[in-house]
Amino acid sequence: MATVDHNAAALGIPLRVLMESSGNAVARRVQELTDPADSVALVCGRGNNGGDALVAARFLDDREVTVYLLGRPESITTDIARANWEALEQVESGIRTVADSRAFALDDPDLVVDAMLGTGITGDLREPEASVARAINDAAASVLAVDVPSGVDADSGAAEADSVGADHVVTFHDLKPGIADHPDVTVADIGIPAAAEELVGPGDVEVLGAGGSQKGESGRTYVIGGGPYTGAPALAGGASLSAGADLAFVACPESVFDPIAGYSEDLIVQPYGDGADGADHLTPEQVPDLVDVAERHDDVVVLGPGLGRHPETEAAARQFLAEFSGTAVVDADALALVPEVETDATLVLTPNRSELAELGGPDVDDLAAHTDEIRDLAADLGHTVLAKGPHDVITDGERVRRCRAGTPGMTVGGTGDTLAGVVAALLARAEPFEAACVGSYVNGRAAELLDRGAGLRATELQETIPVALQGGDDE
Ligand SMILES: NC(=O)C1=CN([C@@H]2O[C@H](COP(=O)(O)OP(=O)(O)OC[C@H]3O[C@@H](n4cnc5c(N)ncnc54)[C@H](O)[C@@H]3O)[C@@H](O)[C@H]2O)[C@@H](O)CC1
Ligand SMILES: [K+]
Repeated sequence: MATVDHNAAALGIPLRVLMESSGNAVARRVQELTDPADSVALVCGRGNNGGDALVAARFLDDREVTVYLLGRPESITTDIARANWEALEQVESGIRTVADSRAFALDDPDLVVDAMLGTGITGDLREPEASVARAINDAAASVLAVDVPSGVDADSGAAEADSVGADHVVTFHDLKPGIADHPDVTVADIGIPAAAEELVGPGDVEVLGAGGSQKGESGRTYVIGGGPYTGAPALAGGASLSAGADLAFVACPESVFDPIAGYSEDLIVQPYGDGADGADHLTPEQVPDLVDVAERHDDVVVLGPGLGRHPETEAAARQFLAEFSGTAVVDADALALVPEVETDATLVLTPNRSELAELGGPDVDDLAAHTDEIRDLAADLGHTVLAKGPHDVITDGERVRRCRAGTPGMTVGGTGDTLAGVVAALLARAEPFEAACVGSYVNGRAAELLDRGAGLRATELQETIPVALQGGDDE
Protein backbone atom coordinates (compact mmCIF):
# COMPACT_ATOMS: atom_id res chain seq x y z
CA MET A 1 0.00 0.00 0.00
CA ALA A 2 2.87 2.38 0.70
CA THR A 3 3.86 2.17 -2.97
CA VAL A 4 0.30 2.76 -4.14
CA ASP A 5 -0.19 5.66 -1.73
CA HIS A 6 3.03 7.32 -2.89
CA ASN A 7 2.14 6.75 -6.56
CA ALA A 8 -1.35 8.14 -5.93
CA ALA A 9 0.23 11.21 -4.35
CA ALA A 10 2.49 11.60 -7.40
CA LEU A 11 -0.68 11.47 -9.51
CA GLY A 12 -2.13 14.33 -7.46
CA ILE A 13 -4.14 12.44 -4.82
CA PRO A 14 -2.27 12.96 -1.52
CA LEU A 15 -2.59 10.74 1.51
CA ARG A 16 -4.49 13.48 3.35
CA VAL A 17 -7.24 13.21 0.73
CA LEU A 18 -7.23 9.41 0.99
CA MET A 19 -7.60 9.73 4.78
CA GLU A 20 -10.60 12.01 4.31
CA SER A 21 -12.26 9.32 2.20
CA SER A 22 -11.32 6.60 4.68
CA GLY A 23 -12.74 8.58 7.59
CA ASN A 24 -15.90 9.25 5.68
CA ALA A 25 -16.29 5.54 4.95
CA VAL A 26 -15.87 4.76 8.66
CA ALA A 27 -18.52 7.34 9.57
CA ARG A 28 -20.97 5.91 7.05
CA ARG A 29 -20.49 2.41 8.51
CA VAL A 30 -20.98 3.77 12.06
CA GLN A 31 -24.28 5.32 10.98
CA GLU A 32 -25.38 2.02 9.45
CA LEU A 33 -24.53 0.17 12.67
CA THR A 34 -26.11 2.58 15.16
CA ASP A 35 -29.26 4.57 15.84
CA PRO A 36 -29.11 8.35 16.29
CA ALA A 37 -29.47 8.03 20.06
CA ASP A 38 -26.58 5.57 20.34
CA SER A 39 -23.24 6.50 21.87
CA VAL A 40 -20.02 5.87 19.96
CA ALA A 41 -16.47 5.67 21.30
CA LEU A 42 -13.68 6.34 18.79
CA VAL A 43 -10.45 4.85 20.20
CA CYS A 44 -7.57 6.35 18.25
CA GLY A 45 -3.93 5.35 17.98
CA ARG A 46 -1.19 7.81 17.16
CA GLY A 47 -0.83 6.93 13.47
CA ASN A 48 -2.99 7.22 10.36
CA ASN A 49 -5.27 4.42 11.52
CA GLY A 50 -6.21 6.74 14.35
CA GLY A 51 -6.31 9.58 11.86
CA ASP A 52 -9.11 7.84 9.98
CA ALA A 53 -11.31 7.89 13.06
CA LEU A 54 -10.38 11.50 13.81
CA VAL A 55 -11.78 12.31 10.36
CA ALA A 56 -14.84 10.12 10.97
CA ALA A 57 -15.62 12.12 14.13
CA ARG A 58 -16.24 15.18 11.96
CA PHE A 59 -18.88 13.26 10.01
CA LEU A 60 -20.69 11.98 13.12
CA ASP A 61 -22.31 15.18 14.38
CA ASP A 62 -25.57 13.24 14.58
CA ARG A 63 -24.18 10.77 17.10
CA GLU A 64 -23.04 11.10 20.73
CA VAL A 65 -19.30 10.64 20.06
CA THR A 66 -16.37 10.41 22.47
CA VAL A 67 -12.91 10.48 20.93
CA TYR A 68 -10.04 8.90 22.88
CA LEU A 69 -6.46 9.55 21.76
CA LEU A 70 -4.04 6.99 23.20
CA GLY A 71 -1.18 9.31 24.00
CA ARG A 72 -0.36 12.97 24.08
CA PRO A 73 -1.31 14.89 20.91
CA GLU A 74 2.33 15.75 20.30
CA SER A 75 3.07 12.01 20.09
CA ILE A 76 0.87 11.62 17.00
CA THR A 77 3.26 10.19 14.43
CA THR A 78 1.96 11.70 11.18
CA ASP A 79 1.18 15.25 10.23
CA ILE A 80 -2.11 14.37 8.54
CA ALA A 81 -3.39 12.59 11.65
CA ARG A 82 -2.22 15.47 13.83
CA ALA A 83 -3.95 17.98 11.56
CA ASN A 84 -7.19 16.08 12.04
CA TRP A 85 -6.71 15.99 15.81
CA GLU A 86 -6.15 19.75 15.84
CA ALA A 87 -9.24 20.29 13.71
CA LEU A 88 -11.25 18.28 16.22
CA GLU A 89 -9.85 20.24 19.14
CA GLN A 90 -11.22 23.37 17.51
CA VAL A 91 -14.70 22.12 16.80
CA GLU A 92 -15.58 19.17 19.00
CA SER A 93 -16.35 18.51 22.64
CA GLY A 94 -16.07 14.93 23.86
CA ILE A 95 -12.40 14.49 22.96
CA ARG A 96 -10.01 13.01 25.53
CA THR A 97 -6.35 12.15 25.57
CA VAL A 98 -5.47 8.98 27.44
CA ALA A 99 -1.83 9.34 28.40
CA ASP A 100 -1.87 6.37 30.76
CA SER A 101 -3.84 3.25 29.85
CA ARG A 102 -4.86 2.82 33.50
CA ALA A 103 -6.85 6.03 33.02
CA PHE A 104 -8.73 4.54 30.12
CA ALA A 105 -12.35 3.71 30.83
CA LEU A 106 -15.11 3.34 28.31
CA ASP A 107 -18.38 4.77 29.55
CA ASP A 108 -20.52 1.95 28.26
CA PRO A 109 -20.85 3.04 24.60
CA ASP A 110 -23.14 1.25 22.20
CA LEU A 111 -20.37 0.99 19.58
CA VAL A 112 -16.59 1.12 19.88
CA VAL A 113 -14.56 2.09 16.82
CA ASP A 114 -11.12 0.44 17.04
CA ALA A 115 -8.74 2.85 15.33
CA MET A 116 -5.63 2.05 17.35
CA LEU A 117 -3.51 0.18 14.83
CA GLY A 118 -3.84 -0.70 11.18
CA THR A 119 -1.21 -1.71 8.64
CA GLY A 120 1.51 0.10 10.56
CA ILE A 121 1.66 -2.35 13.45
CA THR A 122 5.07 -3.73 14.30
CA GLY A 123 5.55 -6.52 16.78
CA ASP A 124 3.42 -7.47 19.78
CA LEU A 125 0.83 -5.00 21.04
CA ARG A 126 2.59 -2.51 23.31
CA GLU A 127 1.04 -0.33 26.00
CA PRO A 128 -1.33 1.42 26.13
CA GLU A 129 -2.82 -0.38 23.12
CA ALA A 130 -2.62 -3.79 24.82
CA SER A 131 -4.58 -2.75 27.94
CA VAL A 132 -7.04 -0.76 25.88
CA ALA A 133 -7.59 -3.72 23.55
CA ARG A 134 -8.46 -5.85 26.59
CA ALA A 135 -10.86 -3.17 27.83
CA ILE A 136 -12.53 -3.05 24.41
CA ASN A 137 -12.81 -6.84 24.32
CA ASP A 138 -14.30 -6.82 27.85
CA ALA A 139 -16.86 -4.16 27.00
CA ALA A 140 -20.43 -5.09 26.06
CA ALA A 141 -20.37 -2.79 23.04
CA SER A 142 -20.05 -4.12 19.51
CA VAL A 143 -16.78 -3.24 17.83
CA LEU A 144 -16.08 -1.75 14.41
CA ALA A 145 -12.40 -2.03 13.41
CA VAL A 146 -10.77 0.53 11.10
CA ASP A 147 -8.86 -1.13 8.26
CA VAL A 148 -7.83 -4.17 10.33
CA PRO A 149 -8.64 -5.13 13.94
CA SER A 150 -5.78 -3.80 16.06
CA GLY A 151 -3.21 -6.50 16.64
CA VAL A 152 -4.04 -8.43 13.47
CA ASP A 153 -1.45 -8.57 10.69
CA ALA A 154 -3.10 -7.32 7.49
CA ASP A 155 -1.16 -9.76 5.32
CA SER A 156 -0.92 -12.96 7.33
CA GLY A 157 -3.96 -12.57 9.57
CA ALA A 158 -1.78 -13.49 12.56
CA ALA A 159 -3.47 -12.07 15.65
CA GLU A 160 -1.56 -10.87 18.69
CA ALA A 161 -2.65 -12.26 22.07
CA ASP A 162 -4.60 -9.12 22.93
CA SER A 163 -5.82 -8.29 19.46
CA VAL A 164 -9.20 -6.65 19.23
CA GLY A 165 -12.16 -8.94 18.53
CA ALA A 166 -14.09 -6.93 15.97
CA ASP A 167 -17.69 -7.57 14.98
CA HIS A 168 -17.32 -5.42 11.87
CA VAL A 169 -14.42 -4.12 9.80
CA VAL A 170 -14.19 -1.26 7.32
CA THR A 171 -11.08 -1.71 5.20
CA PHE A 172 -9.82 0.55 2.40
CA HIS A 173 -9.22 0.16 -1.31
CA ASP A 174 -8.93 -3.60 -1.37
CA LEU A 175 -9.51 -6.59 0.87
CA LYS A 176 -6.39 -7.43 2.88
CA PRO A 177 -5.56 -11.15 2.96
CA GLY A 178 -5.37 -11.12 6.76
CA ILE A 179 -9.07 -10.30 7.11
CA ALA A 180 -10.40 -12.18 4.08
CA ASP A 181 -12.34 -14.62 6.23
CA HIS A 182 -13.76 -12.08 8.70
CA PRO A 183 -17.58 -12.39 8.65
CA ASP A 184 -18.35 -8.70 8.14
CA VAL A 185 -15.82 -6.68 6.14
CA THR A 186 -16.78 -3.57 4.16
CA VAL A 187 -14.20 -2.69 1.49
CA ALA A 188 -14.44 1.06 0.99
CA ASP A 189 -13.35 2.69 -2.23
CA ILE A 190 -11.23 5.66 -1.14
CA GLY A 191 -10.59 7.06 -4.60
CA ILE A 192 -7.20 5.53 -5.33
CA PRO A 193 -7.07 5.56 -9.15
CA ALA A 194 -6.25 2.31 -10.96
CA ALA A 195 -3.32 4.19 -12.49
CA ALA A 196 -1.72 4.38 -9.04
CA GLU A 197 -1.38 0.61 -9.14
CA GLU A 198 -0.78 0.08 -12.84
CA LEU A 199 1.72 2.84 -13.51
CA VAL A 200 5.22 2.50 -12.11
CA GLY A 201 5.99 5.62 -10.12
CA PRO A 202 8.15 7.14 -7.39
CA GLY A 203 6.48 4.85 -4.85
CA ASP A 204 8.12 1.86 -6.53
CA VAL A 205 11.49 3.61 -6.47
CA GLU A 206 11.06 4.44 -2.79
CA VAL A 207 10.37 0.82 -1.85
CA LEU A 208 13.41 -0.33 -3.83
CA GLY A 209 15.55 2.52 -2.53
CA ALA A 210 14.55 1.60 1.00
CA GLY A 211 16.14 -1.76 0.35
CA GLY A 212 12.67 -3.03 -0.46
CA SER A 213 14.07 -6.37 -1.40
CA GLN A 214 17.46 -7.17 0.06
CA LYS A 215 19.50 -9.12 -2.44
CA GLY A 216 22.88 -8.12 -1.14
CA GLU A 217 24.60 -4.88 -1.77
CA SER A 218 25.30 -2.99 -5.01
CA GLY A 219 26.63 -5.47 -7.50
CA ARG A 220 28.88 -5.75 -10.49
CA THR A 221 27.70 -5.33 -14.06
CA TYR A 222 29.38 -7.33 -16.80
CA VAL A 223 28.52 -5.97 -20.22
CA ILE A 224 29.20 -8.38 -23.08
CA GLY A 225 28.96 -6.27 -26.17
CA GLY A 226 30.75 -4.25 -28.76
CA GLY A 227 31.94 -5.26 -32.12
CA PRO A 228 30.59 -3.19 -34.96
CA TYR A 229 29.46 -0.63 -32.38
CA THR A 230 31.42 0.83 -29.51
CA GLY A 231 29.13 3.35 -27.80
CA ALA A 232 26.38 0.93 -26.77
CA PRO A 233 28.38 -1.22 -24.31
CA ALA A 234 29.97 1.87 -22.79
CA LEU A 235 26.56 3.49 -22.29
CA ALA A 236 25.19 0.34 -20.64
CA GLY A 237 28.20 0.08 -18.32
CA GLY A 238 28.14 3.77 -17.45
CA ALA A 239 24.41 3.77 -16.76
CA SER A 240 24.75 0.80 -14.44
CA LEU A 241 27.30 2.74 -12.38
CA SER A 242 24.89 5.69 -12.30
CA ALA A 243 22.22 3.30 -10.99
CA GLY A 244 24.41 2.14 -8.15
CA ALA A 245 26.53 -0.76 -9.42
CA ASP A 246 29.89 -0.86 -7.66
CA LEU A 247 31.81 -1.94 -10.75
CA ALA A 248 31.08 -2.01 -14.46
CA PHE A 249 33.02 -4.24 -16.81
CA VAL A 250 32.83 -4.26 -20.58
CA ALA A 251 33.99 -7.40 -22.36
CA CYS A 252 34.54 -6.53 -26.01
CA PRO A 253 36.50 -7.60 -29.07
CA GLU A 254 40.18 -6.68 -29.12
CA SER A 255 39.48 -4.56 -32.19
CA VAL A 256 37.33 -2.06 -30.28
CA PHE A 257 39.15 -2.15 -26.97
CA ASP A 258 40.81 1.23 -27.50
CA PRO A 259 37.74 3.30 -28.39
CA ILE A 260 35.61 1.76 -25.62
CA ALA A 261 38.34 2.07 -23.00
CA GLY A 262 38.81 5.60 -24.18
CA TYR A 263 35.28 6.66 -23.30
CA SER A 264 35.56 6.60 -19.55
CA GLU A 265 37.88 5.91 -16.66
CA ASP A 266 34.91 4.46 -14.80
CA LEU A 267 34.64 1.40 -17.04
CA ILE A 268 36.87 -1.65 -16.71
CA VAL A 269 37.24 -2.74 -20.31
CA GLN A 270 38.45 -6.28 -21.01
CA PRO A 271 39.13 -7.54 -24.52
CA TYR A 272 37.90 -11.12 -24.79
CA GLY A 273 39.73 -13.86 -26.55
CA ASP A 274 43.46 -13.95 -26.81
CA GLY A 275 43.41 -11.33 -29.48
CA ALA A 276 45.52 -13.64 -31.59
CA ASP A 277 42.57 -14.42 -33.77
CA GLY A 278 41.94 -10.66 -33.70
CA ALA A 279 38.28 -11.26 -34.31
CA ASP A 280 36.34 -8.03 -34.44
CA HIS A 281 33.22 -9.74 -33.07
CA LEU A 282 32.16 -12.22 -30.37
CA THR A 283 32.82 -15.82 -31.37
CA PRO A 284 31.87 -19.13 -29.66
CA GLU A 285 35.35 -20.03 -28.41
CA GLN A 286 35.29 -16.97 -26.15
CA VAL A 287 32.06 -17.99 -24.42
CA PRO A 288 33.30 -20.46 -21.75
CA ASP A 289 35.65 -17.84 -20.32
CA LEU A 290 32.94 -15.16 -20.31
CA VAL A 291 30.52 -17.52 -18.52
CA ASP A 292 33.22 -18.42 -16.01
CA VAL A 293 34.08 -14.80 -15.18
CA ALA A 294 30.44 -13.73 -14.87
CA GLU A 295 29.46 -16.64 -12.65
CA ARG A 296 32.57 -16.54 -10.50
CA HIS A 297 31.81 -12.94 -9.50
CA ASP A 298 28.02 -13.30 -9.48
CA ASP A 299 27.97 -10.47 -12.02
CA VAL A 300 24.77 -9.27 -13.59
CA VAL A 301 25.39 -9.60 -17.30
CA VAL A 302 24.17 -7.26 -20.01
CA LEU A 303 24.29 -9.33 -23.18
CA GLY A 304 23.82 -7.53 -26.44
CA PRO A 305 24.74 -3.87 -26.69
CA GLY A 306 26.57 -3.33 -29.96
CA LEU A 307 27.24 -7.05 -30.56
CA GLY A 308 26.17 -6.93 -34.18
CA ARG A 309 24.65 -9.91 -35.99
CA HIS A 310 27.66 -11.81 -37.37
CA PRO A 311 26.64 -15.50 -37.65
CA GLU A 312 29.48 -16.46 -35.28
CA THR A 313 28.25 -13.83 -32.80
CA GLU A 314 24.74 -15.24 -32.92
CA ALA A 315 26.13 -18.70 -32.29
CA ALA A 316 28.17 -17.33 -29.41
CA ALA A 317 25.22 -15.51 -27.84
CA ARG A 318 23.13 -18.68 -28.14
CA GLN A 319 25.91 -20.67 -26.49
CA PHE A 320 26.27 -18.08 -23.70
CA LEU A 321 22.57 -18.27 -22.90
CA ALA A 322 22.71 -22.06 -22.93
CA GLU A 323 25.68 -22.21 -20.53
CA PHE A 324 25.04 -19.21 -18.22
CA SER A 325 22.90 -19.77 -15.14
CA GLY A 326 23.15 -16.36 -13.50
CA THR A 327 21.15 -13.18 -14.04
CA ALA A 328 21.28 -11.18 -17.25
CA VAL A 329 19.64 -8.38 -19.15
CA VAL A 330 19.33 -9.37 -22.80
CA ASP A 331 19.10 -6.44 -25.17
CA ALA A 332 19.48 -5.49 -28.82
CA ASP A 333 21.07 -8.04 -31.13
CA ALA A 334 21.00 -10.93 -28.65
CA LEU A 335 17.24 -10.78 -28.07
CA ALA A 336 16.14 -12.68 -31.18
CA LEU A 337 18.03 -15.75 -30.00
CA VAL A 338 16.27 -16.15 -26.66
CA PRO A 339 13.30 -18.20 -27.92
CA GLU A 340 15.73 -20.68 -29.49
CA VAL A 341 17.67 -21.44 -26.32
CA GLU A 342 16.90 -23.49 -23.23
CA THR A 343 18.54 -21.55 -20.44
CA ASP A 344 18.77 -21.72 -16.65
CA ALA A 345 19.60 -18.04 -16.51
CA THR A 346 17.25 -15.47 -15.03
CA LEU A 347 16.68 -13.01 -17.84
CA VAL A 348 15.12 -9.60 -18.28
CA LEU A 349 14.45 -8.94 -21.96
CA THR A 350 14.34 -5.32 -23.11
CA PRO A 351 12.99 -5.35 -26.67
CA ASN A 352 12.11 -2.26 -28.67
CA ARG A 353 9.19 -2.42 -31.06
CA SER A 354 10.84 -4.42 -33.85
CA GLU A 355 12.68 -6.71 -31.43
CA LEU A 356 9.40 -7.43 -29.63
CA ALA A 357 7.76 -8.40 -32.92
CA GLU A 358 10.78 -10.54 -33.76
CA LEU A 359 10.33 -12.31 -30.40
CA GLY A 360 6.75 -13.13 -31.36
CA GLY A 361 5.09 -10.22 -29.57
CA PRO A 362 2.66 -7.69 -31.04
CA ASP A 363 4.09 -5.33 -33.66
CA VAL A 364 2.29 -2.20 -32.42
CA ASP A 365 3.13 1.28 -31.28
CA ASP A 366 0.61 1.42 -28.45
CA LEU A 367 1.91 -1.38 -26.24
CA ALA A 368 -0.50 -0.42 -23.48
CA ALA A 369 -3.40 -1.64 -25.62
CA HIS A 370 -1.76 -5.08 -26.04
CA THR A 371 -0.60 -5.96 -22.55
CA ASP A 372 -2.25 -9.40 -22.63
CA GLU A 373 -0.22 -10.44 -25.67
CA ILE A 374 3.01 -9.21 -24.11
CA ARG A 375 2.15 -10.95 -20.85
CA ASP A 376 1.52 -14.20 -22.72
CA LEU A 377 4.83 -13.82 -24.58
CA ALA A 378 6.66 -13.40 -21.26
CA ALA A 379 4.88 -16.46 -19.93
CA ASP A 380 5.86 -18.47 -23.01
CA LEU A 381 9.47 -17.33 -22.82
CA GLY A 382 9.60 -17.78 -19.05
CA HIS A 383 11.32 -14.46 -18.51
CA THR A 384 10.49 -10.90 -17.53
CA VAL A 385 9.84 -8.70 -20.56
CA LEU A 386 10.32 -4.92 -20.49
CA ALA A 387 8.77 -3.91 -23.80
CA LYS A 388 9.93 -0.41 -24.71
CA GLY A 389 7.65 2.11 -26.33
CA PRO A 390 6.09 5.54 -25.68
CA HIS A 391 4.66 3.68 -22.66
CA ASP A 392 6.79 0.74 -21.53
CA VAL A 393 4.99 -2.47 -20.58
CA ILE A 394 6.69 -4.66 -17.96
CA THR A 395 5.45 -8.17 -17.30
CA ASP A 396 6.69 -11.42 -15.77
CA GLY A 397 3.99 -13.47 -17.44
CA GLU A 398 1.56 -12.87 -14.59
CA ARG A 399 1.86 -9.31 -13.31
CA VAL A 400 1.69 -6.40 -15.74
CA ARG A 401 2.73 -2.82 -15.05
CA ARG A 402 2.99 0.17 -17.37
CA CYS A 403 5.45 3.04 -17.24
CA ARG A 404 4.92 6.34 -18.99
CA ALA A 405 7.95 8.16 -17.55
CA GLY A 406 10.08 9.63 -20.31
CA THR A 407 10.19 12.25 -23.02
CA PRO A 408 9.81 12.17 -26.81
CA GLY A 409 13.53 12.89 -26.99
CA MET A 410 14.23 9.37 -25.76
CA THR A 411 13.93 8.03 -29.29
CA VAL A 412 17.56 9.12 -29.65
CA GLY A 413 20.03 6.24 -29.96
CA GLY A 414 21.50 4.86 -26.77
CA THR A 415 18.62 5.23 -24.33
CA GLY A 416 17.97 1.50 -24.69
CA ASP A 417 21.57 0.87 -23.68
CA THR A 418 21.27 3.06 -20.60
CA LEU A 419 18.01 1.30 -19.69
CA ALA A 420 19.74 -2.09 -19.92
CA GLY A 421 22.51 -0.83 -17.67
CA VAL A 422 20.09 0.58 -15.10
CA VAL A 423 18.10 -2.67 -14.97
CA ALA A 424 21.34 -4.63 -14.55
CA ALA A 425 22.35 -2.52 -11.57
CA LEU A 426 18.94 -2.96 -9.96
CA LEU A 427 18.98 -6.73 -10.55
CA ALA A 428 21.82 -6.88 -8.05
CA ARG A 429 19.38 -5.86 -5.33
CA ALA A 430 15.85 -6.63 -6.51
CA GLU A 431 13.77 -9.35 -8.10
CA PRO A 432 13.63 -9.27 -11.92
CA PHE A 433 10.09 -7.89 -12.23
CA GLU A 434 10.71 -5.15 -9.65
CA ALA A 435 14.11 -4.27 -11.19
CA ALA A 436 12.55 -4.02 -14.65
CA CYS A 437 9.67 -1.84 -13.40
CA VAL A 438 11.92 0.54 -11.50
CA GLY A 439 14.53 0.51 -14.28
CA SER A 440 11.91 1.57 -16.79
CA TYR A 441 10.77 4.40 -14.51
CA VAL A 442 14.26 5.60 -13.55
CA ASN A 443 15.52 5.72 -17.16
CA GLY A 444 12.46 7.67 -18.25
CA ARG A 445 12.45 9.94 -15.21
CA ALA A 446 16.13 10.69 -15.82
CA ALA A 447 15.17 12.02 -19.26
CA GLU A 448 12.34 14.10 -17.75
CA LEU A 449 14.74 15.58 -15.22
CA LEU A 450 17.03 16.71 -18.04
CA ASP A 451 14.03 18.72 -19.16
CA ARG A 452 15.13 18.69 -22.80
CA GLY A 453 12.91 18.76 -25.85
CA ALA A 454 14.75 17.19 -28.72
CA GLY A 455 18.51 17.22 -28.46
CA LEU A 456 18.63 14.75 -25.55
CA ARG A 457 21.76 12.60 -25.67
CA ALA A 458 21.90 9.20 -23.97
CA THR A 459 25.22 10.07 -22.32
CA GLU A 460 23.48 12.89 -20.43
CA LEU A 461 21.11 10.45 -18.72
CA GLN A 462 24.01 9.20 -16.62
CA GLU A 463 23.88 12.49 -14.74
CA THR A 464 20.19 12.33 -13.82
CA ILE A 465 19.76 8.58 -13.30
CA PRO A 466 21.03 8.91 -9.69
CA VAL A 467 18.56 11.74 -9.03
CA ALA A 468 15.68 9.67 -10.45
CA LEU A 469 16.73 6.78 -8.21
CA GLN A 470 16.48 8.98 -5.15
CA GLY A 471 12.82 9.41 -6.16
CA GLY A 472 13.91 13.03 -6.23
CA ASP A 473 11.89 15.82 -7.71
CA ASP A 474 8.77 13.82 -8.18
CA GLU A 475 5.81 16.17 -7.96
N1 LIG B 1 -4.01 3.61 1.18
C1 LIG B 1 -4.15 3.28 2.46
O1 LIG B 1 -3.87 2.17 2.87
C2 LIG B 1 -4.61 4.28 3.44
C3 LIG B 1 -4.41 3.98 4.78
N2 LIG B 1 -4.90 4.76 5.76
C4 LIG B 1 -4.78 4.34 7.14
O2 LIG B 1 -3.41 4.35 7.50
C5 LIG B 1 -3.17 3.20 8.33
C6 LIG B 1 -1.68 2.95 8.43
O3 LIG B 1 -1.23 4.09 9.15
P1 LIG B 1 0.24 4.10 9.76
O4 LIG B 1 1.19 3.65 8.71
O5 LIG B 1 0.44 5.45 10.35
O6 LIG B 1 0.27 3.00 10.89
P2 LIG B 1 -0.81 2.70 12.03
O7 LIG B 1 -1.65 3.88 12.29
O8 LIG B 1 -1.47 1.43 11.65
O9 LIG B 1 0.13 2.39 13.28
C7 LIG B 1 1.24 3.20 13.49
C8 LIG B 1 1.18 3.74 14.91
O10 LIG B 1 1.03 2.66 15.83
C9 LIG B 1 2.20 2.55 16.66
N3 LIG B 1 2.51 1.13 16.77
C10 LIG B 1 3.06 0.37 15.81
N4 LIG B 1 3.15 -0.91 16.25
C11 LIG B 1 2.64 -0.93 17.52
C12 LIG B 1 2.47 -1.94 18.51
N5 LIG B 1 2.84 -3.20 18.27
N6 LIG B 1 1.91 -1.61 19.69
C13 LIG B 1 1.56 -0.33 19.93
N7 LIG B 1 1.70 0.68 19.06
C14 LIG B 1 2.23 0.37 17.85
C15 LIG B 1 3.26 3.37 15.94
O11 LIG B 1 4.13 3.90 16.91
C16 LIG B 1 2.42 4.44 15.29
O12 LIG B 1 2.10 5.41 16.23
C17 LIG B 1 -3.98 2.13 7.65
O13 LIG B 1 -4.20 1.01 8.47
C18 LIG B 1 -5.26 2.90 7.36
O14 LIG B 1 -6.13 2.86 8.48
C19 LIG B 1 -5.71 5.92 5.42
O15 LIG B 1 -5.47 6.96 6.32
C20 LIG B 1 -5.39 6.50 4.08
C21 LIG B 1 -5.25 5.50 2.99
K1 LIG C 1 -7.67 -0.83 13.77
